[in-house]
Amino acid sequence: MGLQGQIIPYKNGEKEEDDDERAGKEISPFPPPPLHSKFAVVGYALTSKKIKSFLKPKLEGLARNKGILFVAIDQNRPLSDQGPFDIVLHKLTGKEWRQILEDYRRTHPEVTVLDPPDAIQHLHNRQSMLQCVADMNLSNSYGKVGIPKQIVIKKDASSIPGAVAKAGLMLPIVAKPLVADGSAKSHELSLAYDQQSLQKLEPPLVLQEFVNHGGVMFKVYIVGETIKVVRRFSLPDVCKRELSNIAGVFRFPRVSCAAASADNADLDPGVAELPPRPLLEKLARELCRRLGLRLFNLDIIREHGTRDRFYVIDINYFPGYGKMPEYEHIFTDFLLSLVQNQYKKKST
Ligand SMILES: O=P(O)(O)O[C@H]1[C@H](O)[C@@H](OP(=O)(O)O)[C@H](OP(=O)(O)O)[C@@H](OP(=O)(O)O)[C@H]1O
Ligand SMILES: Nc1ncnc2c1ncn2[C@@H]1O[C@H](COP(=O)(O)OP(=O)(O)O)[C@@H](O)[C@H]1O
Ligand SMILES: [Mg+2]
Ligand SMILES: [Mg+2]
Repeated sequence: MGLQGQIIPYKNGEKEEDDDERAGKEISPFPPPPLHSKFAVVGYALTSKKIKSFLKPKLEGLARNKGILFVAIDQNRPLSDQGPFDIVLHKLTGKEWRQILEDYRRTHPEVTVLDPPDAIQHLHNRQSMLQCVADMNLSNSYGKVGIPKQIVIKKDASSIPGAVAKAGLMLPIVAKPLVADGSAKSHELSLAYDQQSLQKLEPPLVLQEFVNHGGVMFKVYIVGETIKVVRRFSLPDVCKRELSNIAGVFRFPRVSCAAASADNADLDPGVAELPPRPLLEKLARELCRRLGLRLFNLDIIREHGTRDRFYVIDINYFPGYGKMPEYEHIFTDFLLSLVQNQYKKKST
């Protein structure tokens, strides 16, 4: 079983006594375990971009203080020859890596894989990504959460105007690549102001009704059971006069990235007010369960003119946590909770 059997869970950096110590300070006849055996080991397989933005010295230092070590996985060696790990944290694409991880999960059921590849795959398609939210049909005293009306166009751009008319999609329409795999191409979005122009688009696509939301969106970061909300600038509203005067399809840039923070902007309170926390907590909890994921964020907009009508427009796996306030504490506490749950399972 390797280190897992010897892991002594740390609570906020303090070593908890194990049974032997509790039983009256018996001195073990064996030499003290090597340092690393007192640590939980997190093997990580991330791109260099993600390592740079996420695995910063402050995170590693805080993790070490809490008894957690990050160890890079060598993608050129068999995963089973490495470790042993308590947790495998990853964000790599490709069928080969998914297969390696699925095989590893079968032979190492005691290791927590963050997150299962097939669950992540669910978010790589902009139709299946939002289906869970649509199925949930979340509505309570705090508000209602849905998804904008949308259709999928797999091929044949010439069929788009007819399909849009048949589905009753209202203009303007946001056109998004069906595949959302983190590639630059998957972020190439367009806004269409008339139906005929839609024929210029390149399927496969999701065509989603544009919802006016006051030019501000909410990025809801989820790390296990913890959520953190930030405001980002977004596309501006489209008024009816504008819609009647403009025709065509226009590509737009990544308007809501980290540089577009709206947290300190002087905004209309009706637009800037964060969605009710109890609503977000219920949404996040339900999505964790339905998607089988613990590390993702939600892009949420409030329909302009309403107080509590919200739409989820995007879900990202393992997003830019490095830009989430207090992410080092939140993330290391989350990893610690996983290790302590593993320890409790082994002790029962
Ligand atoms: O798809 P959208 O909604 O744009 O969400 C993106 C993706 O999650 C990006 O990850 P990826 O490029 O892997 O898809 C992430 O970049 P990083 O993970 O590099 O930070 C962005 O972080 P922010 O730039 O903080 O928004 C986040 O906004
Ligand atoms: N249905 C929509 N209504 C209004 N604005 C939208 C809609 N869909 C996307 N947007 C705008 O486009 C931006 C990017 O869309 P998103 O679906 O999050 O794609 P990406 O995965 O590239 O971030 C959003 O942050 C928002 O500003
Ligand atoms: Mg987004
Ligand atoms: Mg996205």
